[in-house]
Amino acid sequence: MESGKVTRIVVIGTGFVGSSYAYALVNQGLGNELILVDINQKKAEGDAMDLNHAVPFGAPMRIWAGDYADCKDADLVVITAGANQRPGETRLDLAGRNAQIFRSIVDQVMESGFNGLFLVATNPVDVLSYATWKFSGLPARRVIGSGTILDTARLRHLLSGAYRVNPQNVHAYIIGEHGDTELPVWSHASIGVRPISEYLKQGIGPSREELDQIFVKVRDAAYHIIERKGATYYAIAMGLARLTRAILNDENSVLTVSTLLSGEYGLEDIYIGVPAVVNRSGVREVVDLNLTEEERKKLHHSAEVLTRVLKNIL
Ligand SMILES: NC(=O)C1=CN([C@@H]2O[C@H](COP(=O)(O)OP(=O)(O)OC[C@H]3O[C@@H](n4cnc5c(N)ncnc54)[C@H](O)[C@@H]3O)[C@@H](O)[C@H]2O)C=CC1
Ligand SMILES: CC(=O)C(=O)O
Repeated sequence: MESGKVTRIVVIGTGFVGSSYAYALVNQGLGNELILVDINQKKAEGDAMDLNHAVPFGAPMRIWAGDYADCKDADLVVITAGANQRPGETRLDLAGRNAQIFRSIVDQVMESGFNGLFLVATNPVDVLSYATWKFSGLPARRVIGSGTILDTARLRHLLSGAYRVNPQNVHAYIIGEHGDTELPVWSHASIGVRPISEYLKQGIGPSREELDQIFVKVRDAAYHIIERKGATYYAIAMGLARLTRAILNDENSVLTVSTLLSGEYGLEDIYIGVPAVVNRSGVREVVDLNLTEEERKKLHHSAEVLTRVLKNIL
């Protein structure tokens, strides 16, 4: 058998999100070694067995339930471990509990000799991406949070319905905290090649008020899903797989990830969701948009809220 380059992905936390992401990887043939780690070893073993039985239907992949030593040769360690929100809880309510879990996880990953990229999805994702960067000592470009990729997908889905256009042709972004203070960047939103501001001027498609209602649905989507089925996982799993593809294929794709700002948007020393170019080295650069005054104020408010939480937990 010919031996090619092995790409190893370790998923830490095989709950709803981690196992859905692992399934997305198998389905999309991303990576050729997939290792599942969970404090609940039996769950990781069960998932590995189940996923291995899916491999004959897809691309070859080696999958096993492993431990932190397996991170040594990993290209990507994806953290989806920790508490999720109970109905009525905000993502920020999880900060203290999940930061403690992250201290032990990131320490153990680094002790293995890991030298790849971290991808973080656990909430509050901006806070925990920052914590992972601090705990690991890795360059910030190699610690990426899923940021507002999911919120951006939710916005594209709803705008796709409102304008009756394929979501692939909806270019609109949510930035800021992945949470209650996030904001839509209407000033840079377009449907196909036409800015939304032109549609508004011409009275085509949703009114300003209807766009505001669409944003509220995006912002509150997780609450509505959690109230109905206890957790959200399929969409974030696809989002994480999308990010994985951008990294492994060295795509230089623009995605709204949580990354360290060092002066962009007038902000520093904060992980927050912004459009950034993602490739094999991680975050190549932040796209520093020229926001309106109102958008900038909202982004700064979001950053202030995150900074307050960070000060409490680190
Ligand atoms: N960034 C995003 O857009 C999204 C983030 N999330 C977040 O993802 C996280 C996971 O959510 P779910 O999968 O629904 O939760 P879950 O409870 O189903 O899974 C969490 C898993 O983490 C494991 N775990 C806990 N402590 C651990 C440790 N110290 N080491 C290893 N494994 C450990 C648990 O055994 C469990 O299997 C939550 O924080 C949730 O809020 C969920 C959806 C979207
Ligand atoms: C749970 C969560 O963060 C989400 O679905 O957006």
